[in-house]
Amino acid sequence: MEKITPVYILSGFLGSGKTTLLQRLLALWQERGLRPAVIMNEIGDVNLDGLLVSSDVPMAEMIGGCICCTIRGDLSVQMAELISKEQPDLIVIEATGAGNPLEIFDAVTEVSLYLKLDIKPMITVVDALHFADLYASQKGKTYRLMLEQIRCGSVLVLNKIDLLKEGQEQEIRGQLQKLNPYADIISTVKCGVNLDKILSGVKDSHPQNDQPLQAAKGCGCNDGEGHHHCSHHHDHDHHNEGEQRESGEKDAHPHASHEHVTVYTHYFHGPIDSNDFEQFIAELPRDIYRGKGILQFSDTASRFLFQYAYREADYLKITPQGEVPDVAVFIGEHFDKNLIAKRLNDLEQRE
Ligand SMILES: Nc1nc2c(ncn2[C@@H]2O[C@H](COP(=O)(O)OP(=O)(O)OP(=O)(O)O)[C@@H](O)[C@H]2O)c(=O)[nH]1
Repeated sequence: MEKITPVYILSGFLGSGKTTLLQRLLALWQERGLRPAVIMNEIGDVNLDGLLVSSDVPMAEMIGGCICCTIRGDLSVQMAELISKEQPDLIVIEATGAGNPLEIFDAVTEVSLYLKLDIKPMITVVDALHFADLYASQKGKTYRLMLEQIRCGSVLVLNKIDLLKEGQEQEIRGQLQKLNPYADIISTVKCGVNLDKILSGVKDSHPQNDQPLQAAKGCGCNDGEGHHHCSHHHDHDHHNEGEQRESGEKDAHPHASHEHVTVYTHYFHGPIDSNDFEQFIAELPRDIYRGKGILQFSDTASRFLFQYAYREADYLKITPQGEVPDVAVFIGEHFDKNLIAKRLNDLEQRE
């Protein structure tokens, strides 16, 4: 009988800790003798998170768009290829932080019409500090997207609690529980938790595992079975009315596009000074949520993977396999790309 492949979907806002969780889950599955495979979706033009995944894990990279809208049509091709070539025991999809979770469910359920998949309920990683700030203001597209991700999660990994003030964690847990009373909430630092706690929260979505899922109508919400408790609220100015699915199929339910999300990719011509770069990062406009890149500094010997997520920067020495350019990607809402380009060009010229 054709094998049924379990599919785990990791959702969560930009920089919340999805790749950190992915690395831990992969290590656990491998330790248990399983062969996981990964589909990594990046809204930017380069996949730097892929460098953090061990080279013995089969991986399909879907870059330059989101599987919930612009490159949705490629998902079935990538999944079919992974399954036939690699025969993994399970697949994990790391969604882009800008992805609308309902649409991601919908995209994956659509694939399950062609392939035998057991789609597990969603794991949503929540950046504790970012959530606390957005919850206080309760407005903006980012807040609404984060709410959707929270409502669609069967397990909420409340990550980065090390950045909270005393007492704040309990308050946030209460807010999350109100927003999604069905989910298990697990507080973590760097997603460091007994992973079985997370996986046991991802209860089986389908009692009859030998049946492929039927694609949900309209959105990926599967409320009929009581498993995916996403809200049906849709942010209509976030939708591009009349937009066509990549598969070419005209859809009564228009799909989300991320036109409010701006991505800027900068390729460096040479090394830059590390202090100047840190200064540049410290002065990044607030509407940039996420930055990552590979850099060669003029005052250090090795190359660094830099990560910037919600006002926190991180640098990790790295020796990438194969040819990887010096590059930085910035993701945010309507920020001035020219300004970022100019500042980075100025840094390069100083060298
Ligand atoms: N302080 C703190 N930093 C964390 C924690 N977890 C992850 N980080 C850092 O946050 C940054 C982003 O983490 P990732 O795991 O790459 O986040 P992501 O959700 O995969 O990011 P995107 O794929 O770009 O959306 C990295 O620099 C991590 O080291 C945490 O619990 N506390």
